[in-house]
Amino acid sequence: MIEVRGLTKRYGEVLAVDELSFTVRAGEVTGFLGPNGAGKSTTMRMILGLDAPTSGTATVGGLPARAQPAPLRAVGALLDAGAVLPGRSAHHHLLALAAGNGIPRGRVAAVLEEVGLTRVARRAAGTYSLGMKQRLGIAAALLGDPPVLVLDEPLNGLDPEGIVWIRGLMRRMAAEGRAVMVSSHLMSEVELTVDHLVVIGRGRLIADTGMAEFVAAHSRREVAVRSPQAAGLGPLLTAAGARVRPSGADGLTVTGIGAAEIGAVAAANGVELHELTPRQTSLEEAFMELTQHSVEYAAERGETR
Ligand SMILES: Nc1ncnc2c1ncn2[C@@H]1O[C@H](COP(=O)(O)OP(=O)(O)OP(=O)(O)O)[C@@H](O)[C@H]1O
Repeated sequence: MIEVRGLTKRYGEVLAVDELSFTVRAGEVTGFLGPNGAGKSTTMRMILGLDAPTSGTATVGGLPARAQPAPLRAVGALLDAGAVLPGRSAHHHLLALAAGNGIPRGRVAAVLEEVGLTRVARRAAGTYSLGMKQRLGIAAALLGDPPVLVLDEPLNGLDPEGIVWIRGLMRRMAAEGRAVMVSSHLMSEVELTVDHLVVIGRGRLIADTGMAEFVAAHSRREVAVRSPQAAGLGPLLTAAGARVRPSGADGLTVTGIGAAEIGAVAAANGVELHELTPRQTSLEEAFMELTQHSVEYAAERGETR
């Protein structure tokens, strides 16, 4: 379990992380979301003990990362998948990590197998594709068989197969009872994978919620309607209990009643329809609405520099 309490980081004028408090629970994948520059990496680095907080605390299993007697056994991390000596093979990279952390050599073969790199384990890591480097980074994170995993943007730059693989791995790790924290700046990357969401903007907590609750609160059903008589149809739908927004010259966006009901109202009034499309608003839109203010702030801040 990761516990973050009142965590704050200031870099000179920039308040990168501002009084953040949240918990990453065992047995769950927690998505850590925020627009670029929101403070995700800084928060993760403090959780991992790579940066010191200005104030507040971050603990893993009850202890700050720097106080862990065996850090790699307490928490596995993927920060920058490119950070491997290019001349060193995956096998030797992992062996060196294991030796430096008192981890049995046998774990090396086990994690290479887990991430599917066994066949190329003797090749220099500099020749690996981004997806293979990402797998090697994950292998290093898993080496100490830690109960907590912290993954910073693990899907960045991966092809669809790599994305599916990492999503499956995160689910598997949570099912084994581990606490998994994964950052992203895209809701669509994590919405199918995470159990819990922590959203930040400008270093501050914006939302801390179960994924199911977030979906229930933010996914709206709406129907796109097009008709040459849109102007006349609007009030008829409103009278039937719908909320109606105009959309272009001959379009309406309708919520509150379904496509069948809209069709019935149109037919009963002799209104010709050219389109009647039910659709679900995306969670990406909800996420963007939620973080809009912090993005605008970031843009303004950039302009005045
Ligand atoms: N070492 C540093 N020195 C000064 N400012 C920093 C440093 N590290 C981060 N910052 C600033 O802190 C803020 C948060 O950055 P951070 O990298 O944590 O955000 P992020 O959410 O991870 O963004 P991204 O999605 O772009 O990686 C930004 O304004 C950034 O410029």
